[in-house]
Amino acid sequence: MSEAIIDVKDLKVAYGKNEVLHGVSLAFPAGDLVALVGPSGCGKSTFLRSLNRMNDEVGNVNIQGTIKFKGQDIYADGSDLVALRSAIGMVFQQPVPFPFSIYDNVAYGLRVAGYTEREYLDQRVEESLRQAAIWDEVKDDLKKSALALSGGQQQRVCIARQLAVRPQVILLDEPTSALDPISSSEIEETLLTLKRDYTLIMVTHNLQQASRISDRTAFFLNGNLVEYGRTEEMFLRPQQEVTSEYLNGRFG
Ligand SMILES: Nc1ncnc2c1ncn2[C@@H]1O[C@H](COP(=O)(O)OP(=O)(O)OP(=O)(O)O)[C@@H](O)[C@H]1O
Repeated sequence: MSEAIIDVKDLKVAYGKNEVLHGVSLAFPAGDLVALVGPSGCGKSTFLRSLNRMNDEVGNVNIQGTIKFKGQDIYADGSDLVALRSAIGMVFQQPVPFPFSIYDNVAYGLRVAGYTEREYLDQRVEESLRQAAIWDEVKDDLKKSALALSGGQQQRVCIARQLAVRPQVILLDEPTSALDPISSSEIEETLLTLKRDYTLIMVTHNLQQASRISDRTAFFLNGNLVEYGRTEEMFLRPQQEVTSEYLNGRFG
């Protein structure tokens, strides 16, 4: 395995007294697309949100264990949350563009970071929309409201908005489950292109999607990591009986 860009050790997360992750250890190699799968409620989203400290926004959450991003403990005192969330971006299930133009959506994070020079913004907006595979569809209409786009296009604009701030890791929480099959397959194509340059970690309920596009798969059950390995290997020869049952659709 190439060096881990994110290394999680013995992660326990509780909401109040309800512990929902019971000590998960998982290392993510740089440049891989890793799928997190498992039945509803097993803790996949909680795990994903811990990786860029989105759970901090939830009241009453208790997090133990360590998460290192490029060797640094992200929960250490004095850790810079804004920098962390630029380096580890998040794309959600429902595309959530801001009620602005396509251009302003993608430029948003850059402006927040203090960039104002028009030429520079133009260049980064174009680069990000190209990487998100939507430039050709929107290049003549960048002033159009992002809300007027189709669901799949909105999701690609949301991906471009993340890319504009040059993250190293992108977390995706069921990024295609709210989309029609054509838009979903466009997003899958986009993700396959992006994994050349980024580390992608994706929660998905769609096992075919996991087997089509991920390099590694992690199977969660009841707050524990049951099995983690190369996707091909895991789908062909799961080590645990319960993994085999899940992957074959016998529960979940
Ligand atoms: N903000 C919260 N406050 C309290 N409990 C929560 C919160 N978020 C999640 N939980 C609980 O934590 C457990 C794990 O939820 P989580 O959303 O992480 O699972 P999941 O595997 O992503 O589920 P799904 O596939 O349905 O999205 C569930 O029992 C859920 O009810």
